[in-house]
Amino acid sequence: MNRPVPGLAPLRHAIDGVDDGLVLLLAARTHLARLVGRLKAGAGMTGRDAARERRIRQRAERLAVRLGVSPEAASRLVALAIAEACRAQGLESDLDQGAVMAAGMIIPRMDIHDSDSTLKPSHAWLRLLPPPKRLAPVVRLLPMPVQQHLLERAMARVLAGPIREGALDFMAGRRLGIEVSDLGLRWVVTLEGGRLVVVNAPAEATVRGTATDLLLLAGRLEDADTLFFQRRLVLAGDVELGLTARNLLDRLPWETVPLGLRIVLNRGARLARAARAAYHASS
Ligand SMILES: C=C(O[C@@H]1C=C(C(=O)O)C=C[C@H]1O)C(=O)O
Repeated sequence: MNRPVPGLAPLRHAIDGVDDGLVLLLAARTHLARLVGRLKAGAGMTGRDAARERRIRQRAERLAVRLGVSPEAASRLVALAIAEACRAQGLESDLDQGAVMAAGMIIPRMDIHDSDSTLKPSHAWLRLLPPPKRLAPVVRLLPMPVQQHLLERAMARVLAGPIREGALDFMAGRRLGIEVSDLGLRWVVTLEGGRLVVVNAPAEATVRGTATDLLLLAGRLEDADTLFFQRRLVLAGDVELGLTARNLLDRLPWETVPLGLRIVLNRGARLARAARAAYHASS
């Protein structure tokens, strides 16, 4: 038998009270959402409002940072509340992967990619493509200066518009790490003289993801919000810098990327996604 720990019972009682409060607040929020649902239906508005939902999650994240709790936890918490609000309004709520994961029903990675129709029998040959982690030793053979040059050129192309508009000014003198987990590659970038350059210094914050997920992001087949939410992209280090970078990724003006490059990225990302699905299906 455990001996009673002095002070434990009243603290646990207080936690029970907070939990009751959470459920009460959920009920109040759901009630308000139902009222909003009626107003929207009366005005002929249908469906979910992704932009509003994103703003709600970002607000919760900012508040969490100020309060010293995990912004991810806060984001998941409001995503759950939103999913419940949508269910109460008779809107689709099962698309909300983040909320479903937060509820503990982790969706196997395959389901996410299976819904993609790119994996047809005619694509069975894709199985023969090696997964990125098998390519890692080959990619690492590229000397660092060559890797740096390629990355700097790619960033200059993709981000030319946002850099011109000053959207990356927050990166001046800040060091952001980019880590391709399955390739074992890692770079630290900063903004210097209006250009993103790779530097040899420790990162203040790092964005980490697999080669395929980063390509899906760059090719616009997945949005940053979804990838972060499903923890396929992960932030580490300085939270404010990381969140600013994440919000930028979310709002990248894709239309400023040259059309040819957009097509290449899009095709490459589709191929990588189909190859991953084929690889998973065969293993
Ligand atoms: C309640 C609304 O409907 C949905 C639910 C939301 C919520 O729970 O906060 C936000 C946006 C909509 O997808 C709304 O439009 O405000």
